[in-house]
Amino acid sequence: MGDPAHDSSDFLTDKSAKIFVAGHRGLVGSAIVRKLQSLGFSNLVLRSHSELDLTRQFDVDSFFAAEKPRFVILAAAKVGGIHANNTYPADFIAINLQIQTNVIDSSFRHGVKKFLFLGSSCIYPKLAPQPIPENALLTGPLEPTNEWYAIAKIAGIKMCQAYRIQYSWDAISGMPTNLYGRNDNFHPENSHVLPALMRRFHEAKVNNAKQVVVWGTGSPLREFLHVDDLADAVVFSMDKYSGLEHLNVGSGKEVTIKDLAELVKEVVGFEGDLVWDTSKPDGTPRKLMDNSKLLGLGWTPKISLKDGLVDTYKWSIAMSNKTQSNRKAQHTNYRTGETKMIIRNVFEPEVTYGTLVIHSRSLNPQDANGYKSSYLLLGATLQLATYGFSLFEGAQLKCEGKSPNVHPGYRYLVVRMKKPDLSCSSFEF
Ligand SMILES: NC(=O)C1=CN([C@@H]2O[C@H](COP(=O)(O)OP(=O)(O)OC[C@H]3O[C@@H](n4cnc5c(N)ncnc54)[C@H](OP(=O)(O)O)[C@@H]3O)[C@@H](O)[C@H]2O)C=CC1
Ligand SMILES: C[C@H]1O[C@H](OP(=O)(O)OP(=O)(O)OC[C@H]2O[C@@H](n3cnc4c(=O)[nH]c(N)nc43)[C@H](O)[C@@H]2O)[C@@H](O)[C@@H](O)C1=O
Repeated sequence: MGDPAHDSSDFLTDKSAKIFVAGHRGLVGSAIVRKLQSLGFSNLVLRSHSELDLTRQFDVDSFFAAEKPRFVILAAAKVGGIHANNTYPADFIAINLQIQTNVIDSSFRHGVKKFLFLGSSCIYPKLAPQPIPENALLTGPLEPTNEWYAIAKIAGIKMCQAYRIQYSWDAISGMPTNLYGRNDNFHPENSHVLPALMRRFHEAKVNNAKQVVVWGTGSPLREFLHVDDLADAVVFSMDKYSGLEHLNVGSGKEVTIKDLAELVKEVVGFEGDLVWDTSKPDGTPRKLMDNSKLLGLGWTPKISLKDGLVDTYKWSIAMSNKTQSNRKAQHTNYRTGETKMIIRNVFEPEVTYGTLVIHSRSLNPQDANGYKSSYLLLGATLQLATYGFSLFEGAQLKCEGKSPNVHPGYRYLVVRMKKPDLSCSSFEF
């Protein structure tokens, strides 16, 4: 297990090796799963947040004892843009420290052969030299809007290094630049700049609005990488890299937020004006990463920002259309007593937590409490998962008795959901 690290693992040779991709429903995790599946990997272990809460040490350790994966890629984390980082510092430091500590330690103790941790470019000092080399870590003060998240990510890198030094365990870390693509978070306030702007421009276009508000001054520079390129780099690193130092993963190209906003406006087809809300923070002035170490190993990014944005916008529109057709289907089914679904539209408003009411014939009051009910409701929960819902952390499904306002014989339960759409107050099947 040398350093500097041209060691090759057998990652790509055995396509039946068991791989746990943590966070497989997120932007990054879903892209990694797509990449692994396209390469023929057939033994992926996947657990949604509601199936396995990675902040719970006992549950995480029991999962590893039972599954014993050979490889682990950690793409589960509390993630958000500048506003979310600035507003929920406790969540960003505590949840990330908990998830990564549990997953790293259990992976090591249950014999995982190789482990990959994902950090972020925000680990570097606010005024780091540009492009930022890996060895700029811990050489200066962090950007205040995301220092809590950055401290957790730095701890993750250091934990991987410590386990490598003490136990010769093959844990590596990748530091991606700002990412975007399919399955991104389109929340109006808590998301990153790209999905936020794509949504805002789209809504403005649909509503014939004259202006769109963009945060900050427009002068900060950011480097963007399409998430499919990131997934490619993750698989490449699992195969080709085994070293103590983390690896920067970036496109090598930067753009001002002003030029980015103009590009998103063009891709979406909004024809009005931009208005800058300078009461919102700019964050780090510039964070272009030096990606020469990874490029030197033989990896290259392939997707241009324009192509990536066009694909992401097409995907989000397809998701919206799917929502519309499901809404029609839902009405027909409702009258026949079959399935009724309301699913989230990526461009509709969301709330962080909300209540979802599920009506069903198959609810059994005897098995009303706890997660047992979620197995009874397997069909429903799977469908919910498909459309991006997840159970509120620690939520107990409760059978509430006879459904008051739907069909005779139906029962309903009230579930607190994470990220439901505001319009999603009812789900029937
Ligand atoms: N997006 C970006 O621009 C960048 C991301 N990264 C890193 O990439 C990684 C993935 O980020 P990204 O895909 O964008 O984030 P997302 O928010 O899209 O996905 C995060 C995933 O983690 C899961 N998760 C969160 N909390 C828990 C928990 N307690 N237990 C189990 N699962 C949980 C989420 O599940 P659920 O949705 O059900 O809560 C979701 O599947 C992170 O480490 C992030 O730091 C690095 C640089 C930039
Ligand atoms: C990946 C990285 O992501 C976060 O850092 P960030 O790079 O600052 O990410 P951001 O995408 O939120 O903002 C980029 C820039 O864009 C501007 N901006 C304009 N208008 C909107 C807007 O509408 N939403 C957002 N979010 N930003 C906007 C915004 O003011 C800023 O100048 C970290 O907290 C941390 O999580 C991290 O590691």
